Amino acid sequence: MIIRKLFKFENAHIVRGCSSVKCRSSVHGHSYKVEVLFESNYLDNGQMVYDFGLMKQNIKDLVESFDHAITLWSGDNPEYIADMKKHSDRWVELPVSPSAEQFSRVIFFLIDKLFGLTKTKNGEKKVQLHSVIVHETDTGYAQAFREDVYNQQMGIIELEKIAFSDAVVESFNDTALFEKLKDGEEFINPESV
Ligand SMILES: Nc1nc2c(c(=O)[nH]1)N=C([C@H](O)[C@H](O)COP(=O)(O)OP(=O)(O)OP(=O)(O)O)CN2
Repeated sequence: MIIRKLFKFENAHIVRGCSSVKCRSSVHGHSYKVEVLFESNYLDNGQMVYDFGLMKQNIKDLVESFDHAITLWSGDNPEYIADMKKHSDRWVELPVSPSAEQFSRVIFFLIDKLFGLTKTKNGEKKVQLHSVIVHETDTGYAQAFREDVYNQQMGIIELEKIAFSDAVVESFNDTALFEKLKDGEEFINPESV
């Protein structure tokens, strides 16, 4: 069975090298919708694959790190990157360009790392992240599956190569969230949410 939780964020970007002129040459924004899909053949003590309420903590914070932020590609022009960081408190820097495709890969990667370190407490069994869908507009979306995320041909994603601005980190409920993720610390689910 597959379950799905929807998140939303507003984000600005520029996508170098794409065919769409407006997209590659002007900073612009989208109201993103992100679908996070989990799967399991088992149900927990509440007869759920995974309680939606549990997704409204660290998973939500990671997805919403992009909210009201500009997303920068570390391969972009260094002057552009420096200027954007100077004029925007909230930014995220990625090792890949912020296309819908790469957003879906990066968000899958972050949630997958977190989930791999999470100890569940309510009888959840064999729950796996199935895919992440990123809707950039009402008409266009990208869906990343596990094989896309760990596919080096699409660009290597590593936690050490992702950077969140101080303002983003300060907006996490647990301001140490990303550091803990990088250190491989265990996350224990609360008994109640
Ligand atoms: N495969 C992808 N194609 C495009 C992406 C992308 O991330 N992946 N991104 C863009 C631009 O960011 C652009 O702003 C969105 O393009 P488009 O879908 O053409 O947007 P419109 O609102 O103009 O689309 P309508 O179909 O007219 O609603 C471009 N391509």
